[in-house]
Amino acid sequence: MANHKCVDYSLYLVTDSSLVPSNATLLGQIEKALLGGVTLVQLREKEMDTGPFIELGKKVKALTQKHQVPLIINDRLDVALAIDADGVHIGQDDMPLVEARKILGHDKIIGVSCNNEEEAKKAVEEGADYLGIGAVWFTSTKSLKKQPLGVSGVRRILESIDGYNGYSVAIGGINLNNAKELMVGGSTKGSTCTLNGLAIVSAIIGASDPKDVCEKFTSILKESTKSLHQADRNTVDAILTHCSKAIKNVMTATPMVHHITNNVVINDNANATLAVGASPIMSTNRVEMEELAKMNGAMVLNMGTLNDIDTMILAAQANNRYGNPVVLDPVGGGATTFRKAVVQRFINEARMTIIKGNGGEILSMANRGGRSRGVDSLGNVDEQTAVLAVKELAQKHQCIVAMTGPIDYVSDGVRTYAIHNGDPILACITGSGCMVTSIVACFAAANRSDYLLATMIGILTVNIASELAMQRQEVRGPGTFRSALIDELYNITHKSPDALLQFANIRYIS
Ligand SMILES: Cc1ncc(COP(=O)(O)OP(=O)(O)O)c(N)n1
Ligand SMILES: Cc1nc(C(=O)O)sc1CCOP(=O)(O)O
Repeated sequence: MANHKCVDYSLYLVTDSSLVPSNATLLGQIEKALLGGVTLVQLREKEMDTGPFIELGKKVKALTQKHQVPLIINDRLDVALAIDADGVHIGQDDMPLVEARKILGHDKIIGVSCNNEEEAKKAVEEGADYLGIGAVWFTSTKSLKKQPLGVSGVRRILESIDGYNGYSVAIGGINLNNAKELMVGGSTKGSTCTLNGLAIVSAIIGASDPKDVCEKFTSILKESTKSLHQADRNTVDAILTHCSKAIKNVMTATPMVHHITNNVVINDNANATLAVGASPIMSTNRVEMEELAKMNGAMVLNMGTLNDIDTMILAAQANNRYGNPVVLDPVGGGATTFRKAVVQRFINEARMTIIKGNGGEILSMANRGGRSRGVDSLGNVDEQTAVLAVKELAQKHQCIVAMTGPIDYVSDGVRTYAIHNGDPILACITGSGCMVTSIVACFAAANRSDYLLATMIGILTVNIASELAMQRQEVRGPGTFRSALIDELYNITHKSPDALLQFANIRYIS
């Protein structure tokens, strides 16, 4: 019998025999996963009759016992009792936790699925040993009744049960590309309640080499724990401390950043991307979207020139599948009814990691007004409105939202910052906002464990480059400034990353 206090929830395999590759067996996949470092197994068979389920359960139990790993049964208390499993996992539509506890007693583990704060609080009050929080992302393993939570949604649920002394795992759409982002971003340092592990179905059970995949997950989990201990992400100092490292990460990874951007800014965007050490590709041909997504570090979806909307969506979806951050720039998003509808399609049909727009665009998306003429924002936005807009939008779409303007506001729905850098001349060259989007994408590509941090550092880099460019003697107006800006992007990233630390003027709002 498992000692509940000692269960390691870090790499939690949830099975589904329908996903086992045709040349493998469920038991073989489980054994390989155990050899690769799985710390907990849940037998989840949605279609199996009771008799065969019990027979299978006995065989799986023999394996998990051999590897000294607890075995949980999904949904079926009768099967758990029959094979004396270590516990059950119950969903919101299954037997209530209180009833399950009466039957199983306190020596068995009971885990409960939670999709929102209310469900989590109730499960905690009723004595759940652990929570399965999900779905974090879209998954093809199960049809979801609600929109995925995203990393910030997981964090909000964890914050709502601060003080809980049980365990929490996240589930849904987790793979090797997004595991670190979730482990680091899903936990709040300072809160007593952090994510204890990842519950994974298809990425392990459907793998051709589950041992290798699990070893990789195990090393990601170790790295994530290290980063969590190193970073207190809620402080301005912490952001500044990460600037040099974030720049170095871009230079080392030289990530490919695929842009579908507008005709006006395409050349400047490509040059800016190169200047910070990333590699631009500006393809719009749908034939190669999938292949590019395999190689990409990030994707920019800039809707300034709307030629082939279906290809833009297809490209974003492909990048979603490969776990690449997708950065949406809703250029002119509020200007026409057509553009408003396109933004909605992007949001509904693909997952945006970061949304970066000007005041008019972000307010329009947040349904808080937002005036634009063409692609330009009109009128000043007061701080209270700006903060509410970025925060609400980030919560609604479980992503990072940045509103650029005289002061930039950035939020992940929980933490919101203001950035006071940037020379006003930025507004006098066309596409400076699009350039910010490109640079944010470069940082996001190479700094996947904290997209809020990546967004902040991307914006700071362009803003401080603009201030340094304006100090150059040869700069006499927007034309000379434009070239100097690219030079300073290069200088900051290649020669003096400490410039960010030296000149950053940022404020933590809440
Ligand atoms: C660890 C973990 N979390 C959530 C679930 C989902 O359980 P449930 O809501 O019962 O849905 P099904 O698994 O029955 O489809 C889980 N199984 N494990
Ligand atoms: C079984 C399950 N429960 C979910 C929830 O949201 O509660 S999501 C999910 C499927 C997870 O599969 P994969 O790792 O293949 O995405």
